[in-house]
Amino acid sequence: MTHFQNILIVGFGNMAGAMAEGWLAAGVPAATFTIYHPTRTEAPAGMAIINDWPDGEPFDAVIVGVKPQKLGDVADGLERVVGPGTVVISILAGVELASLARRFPRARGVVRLMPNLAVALRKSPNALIAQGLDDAARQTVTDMAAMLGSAEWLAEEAQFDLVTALAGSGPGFVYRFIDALAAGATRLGLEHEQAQRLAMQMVEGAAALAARSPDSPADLARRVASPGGMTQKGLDVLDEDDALARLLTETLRAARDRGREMAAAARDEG
Ligand SMILES: NC(=O)C1=CN([C@@H]2O[C@H](COP(=O)(O)OP(=O)(O)OC[C@H]3O[C@@H](n4cnc5c(N)ncnc54)[C@H](O)[C@@H]3O)[C@@H](O)[C@H]2O)C=CC1
Ligand SMILES: O=C(O)[C@@H]1CCC=N1
Repeated sequence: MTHFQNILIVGFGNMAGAMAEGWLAAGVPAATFTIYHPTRTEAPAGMAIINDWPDGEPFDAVIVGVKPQKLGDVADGLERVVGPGTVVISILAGVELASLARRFPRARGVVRLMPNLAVALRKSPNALIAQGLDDAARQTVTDMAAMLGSAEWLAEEAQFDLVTALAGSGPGFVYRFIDALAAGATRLGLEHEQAQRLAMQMVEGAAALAARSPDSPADLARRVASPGGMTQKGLDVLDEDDALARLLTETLRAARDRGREMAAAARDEG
């Protein structure tokens, strides 16, 4: 698998830090990465850190990992180091390719990559969409995304906010589900920490099993539910009036629509 040789990370926070962790685990050398931060002076072992924008265009890729609302703070400085040999990879929710291309007009191409925090374990689905990317750069981007889990190119950018809600925000929703299971069990009489432990291990095992199984989640659920047994009674509650499916549709809709609002704000900004 190929990777870019000289990567600048602007916004080395939770998400970009987790990506770097995944790439290091995949064998990308730490010396590949330079972090830009206006004041920070410490970087993980082997990585460089800079507090000023360098002269020239020394990077073949830039990961933009600041909060979407902070893009304006770094865009002008960053634009000076993004030349025709630099691929811009943004992980920002709700900032469209057109906004990125306008900010970085000389780039080799602009990419939106939507990961989740499981990149650290190299188990994140990574949605991708790009503009102006040549085949070689596209292959390198695909390889680098695949190192963090999977590379999932989207047919249309219009799908990006929904995919972000599902695959990027998704872990947050799953964590709520785990908490709700534990809280329910606590209300019904289990000791809280034990309930959390059981809920956590159950979800970990169930997800691993589903990921490995050729059967659909619906089939797996049927296999858990013995006829006339306990599981079916519980599933009946989730399924009544499509309660869980409707709740999750609304959850995804709310997250997706926030992405659309953020995209509109980023469009207006610059
Ligand atoms: N947290 C998550 O699960 C996911 C986050 N994202 C995206 O990742 C981006 C970052 O999110 P988090 O990592 O959660 O936030 P964070 O707050 O942990 O990271 C942002 C980083 O940017 C740094 N920063 C702030 N101003 C800067 C400047 N002027 N120059 C350089 N660095 C600067 C901060 O010190 C911080 O380390 C967001 O745009 C978000 O949409 C995408 C997918 C999932
Ligand atoms: O909450 C957010 O906006 C970002 C996008 C996906 C996960 N975190």
